[in-house]
Amino acid sequence: MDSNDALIRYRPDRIVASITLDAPERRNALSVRMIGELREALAKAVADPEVRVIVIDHTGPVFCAGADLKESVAATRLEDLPAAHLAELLADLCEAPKPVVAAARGGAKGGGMGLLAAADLVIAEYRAPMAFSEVRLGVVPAVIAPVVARKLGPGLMRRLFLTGESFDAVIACSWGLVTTAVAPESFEHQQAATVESLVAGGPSAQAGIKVLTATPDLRGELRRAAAVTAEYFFSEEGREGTRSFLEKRPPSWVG
Ligand SMILES: CC(C)(COP(=O)([O-])OP(=O)([O-])OC[C@H]1O[C@@H](n2cnc3c(N)ncnc32)[C@H](O)[C@@H]1OP(=O)([O-])[O-])[C@@H](O)C(=O)NCCC(=O)NCCSC(=O)C[C@@](C)(O)CC(=O)[O-]
Repeated sequence: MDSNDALIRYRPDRIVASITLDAPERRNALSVRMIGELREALAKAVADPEVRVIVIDHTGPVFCAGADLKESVAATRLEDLPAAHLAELLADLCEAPKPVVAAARGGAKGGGMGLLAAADLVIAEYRAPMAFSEVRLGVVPAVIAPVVARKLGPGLMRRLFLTGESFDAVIACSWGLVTTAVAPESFEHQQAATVESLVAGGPSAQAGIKVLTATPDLRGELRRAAAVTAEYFFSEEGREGTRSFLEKRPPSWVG
């Protein structure tokens, strides 16, 4: 991490630690290595007694394009699948005893939506496009489902998961998935105001509130979900859907 080829940049600046997704050419797709670096940075921020708020932001036009599909299509074992590592990262984020803010100037898809859902607060540029696009790849969003369920009701979740339809941050805000949708010129101001409002609260109370509002056995649920997702990535349908994206062609579904 923080070496020249790092995929994540970690910048502790007294009370705020910024964790930046920094693989813009891959649209910040979550590879196993990138997820490892994210978990390492998060652990540092949690362990640093000065840090009160953790901000996850990004370089490039997209916040996060979800699981790395090149790695996903090549994987033959659960432990090589980015989604399995994402399960641990989402649990880490939800269990972190400090407030986590996601700052998305660009859009998110699939596992990237899981990162937004696992954050406590989300600031997004109002036009940022979002989608639970897994179904269009012939796979299921099992890993992100438990964290999305903390923000969306079952009917809406089922619709968005079944269709993979796109929506913008303003709509996501009306659903409670995004906390604040802002114009690009107001983004920095909004981010600073959000951090300020969090710092005004007591740190022990905030840690307590995160426990109070936690999903019981979330990590166990996420691990079981990773095994479900793996079945779909390893299936013919999942392989075809994933390959079709990488080969820039429509999928050819059978059955
Ligand atoms: C994000 C936009 C709209 C940007 O759209 P754009 O800005 O037009 O960029 P692009 O599509 O030209 O992509 C730029 C480069 O990034 C690559 N790229 C891009 N995304 C990925 C990816 N995920 N994995 C690997 N590579 C990726 C893409 O292949 C391309 O590589 P190049 O052709 O230059 O060599 C577009 O790239 C896109 O639609 N990407 C796919 C998004 C997607 O479907 N994500 C879902 C992944 S599956 C998942 O997350 C499963 C999970 C974890 O949720 C399961 C679970 O919950 O259980």
